[in-house]
Amino acid sequence: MTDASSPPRRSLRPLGRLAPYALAYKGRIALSVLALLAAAGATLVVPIAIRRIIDFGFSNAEPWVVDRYFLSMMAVVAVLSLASAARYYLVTTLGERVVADVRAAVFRHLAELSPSFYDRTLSGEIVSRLSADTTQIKAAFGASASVALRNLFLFAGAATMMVVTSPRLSALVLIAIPVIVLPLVGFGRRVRQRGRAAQDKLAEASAFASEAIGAMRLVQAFGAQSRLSDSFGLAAERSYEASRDVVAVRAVLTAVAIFLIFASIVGVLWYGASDVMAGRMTAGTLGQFVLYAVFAGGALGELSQVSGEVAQAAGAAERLGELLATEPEIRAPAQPKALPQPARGALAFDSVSFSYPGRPDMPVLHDVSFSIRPGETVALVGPSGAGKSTIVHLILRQYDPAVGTVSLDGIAISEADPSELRSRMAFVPQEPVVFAMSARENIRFGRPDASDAAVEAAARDAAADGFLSALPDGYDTMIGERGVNLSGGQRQRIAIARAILRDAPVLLLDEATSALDAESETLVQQALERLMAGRTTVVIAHRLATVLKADRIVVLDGGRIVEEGTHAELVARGGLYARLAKLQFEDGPQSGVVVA
Ligand SMILES: Nc1ncnc2c1ncn2[C@@H]1O[C@H](COP(=O)(O)OP(=O)(O)OP(=O)(O)O)[C@@H](O)[C@H]1O
Repeated sequence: MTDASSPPRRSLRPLGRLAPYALAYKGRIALSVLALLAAAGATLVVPIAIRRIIDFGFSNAEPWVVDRYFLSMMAVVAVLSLASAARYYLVTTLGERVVADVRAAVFRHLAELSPSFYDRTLSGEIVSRLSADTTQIKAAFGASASVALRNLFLFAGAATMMVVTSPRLSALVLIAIPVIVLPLVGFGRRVRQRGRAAQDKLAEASAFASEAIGAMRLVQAFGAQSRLSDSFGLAAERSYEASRDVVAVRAVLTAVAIFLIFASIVGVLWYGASDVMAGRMTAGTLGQFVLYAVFAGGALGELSQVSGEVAQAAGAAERLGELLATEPEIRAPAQPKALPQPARGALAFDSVSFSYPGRPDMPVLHDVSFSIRPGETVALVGPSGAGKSTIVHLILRQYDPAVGTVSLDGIAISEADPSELRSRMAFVPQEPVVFAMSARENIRFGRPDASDAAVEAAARDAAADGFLSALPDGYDTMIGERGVNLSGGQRQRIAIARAILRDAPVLLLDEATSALDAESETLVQQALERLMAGRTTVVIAHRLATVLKADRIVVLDGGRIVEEGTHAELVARGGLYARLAKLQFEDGPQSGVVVA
């Protein structure tokens, strides 16, 4: 996302970016235009009928003539009402349709963006873009477009009819038009700029709120509610001020437009009245002309108001356009190399150096080389910040290293299709993520096409079957934020079941640091052992049991590999690992728990 302080562009072009979404519904657009034409046509007939009633109706002795005029007016009004309803329905639903499509497209795009994008963007801000900005666009594509088109047609029709009715009076009006239009253009530009500023402030406030809501337990634990509420109040206030500025400019715009338009009409009426008195024009014709002038003026007035809304939507579309234009940094190559079949699970790092895109000046890995044989279990050990998690990120190709290659089964992962690569990996994070879905769906996340029986078998292997079956609706119980809260150990077993179900040849495991009670610990440990069996496993190890069972331990310090070997070899060497082991694992092999 670009810097919020970048100068807002002064155009409606960002809305053009969304045109393809609307053009997907050409049939509906055509119907809307038909309804619009019918409604505008019916409106434009009314003044003619009124002139006829004034000029002939009242002077005619036959009452049936008057009846006929009024009856035909009734018919016109009926057409007007039906066509207006059709226009409203068609255009508004078009707006809703377009926005639903835009939201889906933006989310689809967001899901493809690389982790580095999420490193530098607040999630709440993205959510605001997805909801508030798209709502603004809905207004522009729906209601505003409907009003704008109706008034555009009405204006064109009424202006034409003005000329037909009285070219002389129309010439007079023509002089007034630049006086009306020029100030409106200037105001429109200001509304557009402030509209974007208001959306930015709103996104800031939303970002703040979503972060705070996500961490409310912590906030309350620190007794920081009122401090946080004050900060949010301030963010909301800034958002209000920005919106108020927009509305103020639009209010002035409305006043200026209405005054200019109707003052011109009154002036023309004045002039026309003298024509009627001098007998140069009938009263009916003046009446008809004035009605057309009121229609044209009213239409212009509404157009100026709508132009404000459209300008605001352009600001919103601009931000969404930026999101859509953000390219994922990790992409599949044009011609991806196929990974060998069947998968073996051989991993290798070859002289890999890396720094995170957000902090390019701080190298995190230096010239790291190691290889892991198929089926081997390698434990990564090292002090905090040594680069253990970074190695896992690079294996998953969440980032690309600046120098060196990471390869799977002999193919550089940057040359493979990332989705094929990741289908060969299962990842169990340190803090297991549980989605607000049923327990069954949570496990099936690992392999969407798995049968219910396979999900339950995975849960049994992960020692999760017991507590899941005991939930009110068993596997169909909602868990996570919207349902039953699970304990840390239960969440871990869900994450393990997910990985078991995925059945991938490479397992990436970030061991939980939080100590579980002895029973949970044993269950989780046994589940992990079943999961690791027969797979290439890279584990960020925090437990003695894990390092003891690992085929090899790779010790990292400051982004370099400093030692490699088994627990016994490394303890005998008396280096960094021996020191770490003494500190971290000193509870002795029998405890099997603890650390970090
Ligand atoms: N997304 C990121 N953007 C920028 N820097 C990062 C990012 N993630 C990690 N780092 C930095 O990279 C270094 C290595 O971090 P890493 O998470 O790999 O360490 P670790 O060995 O896993 O540590 P721990 O055991 O504490 O989890 C740290 O200095 C950290 O500040």
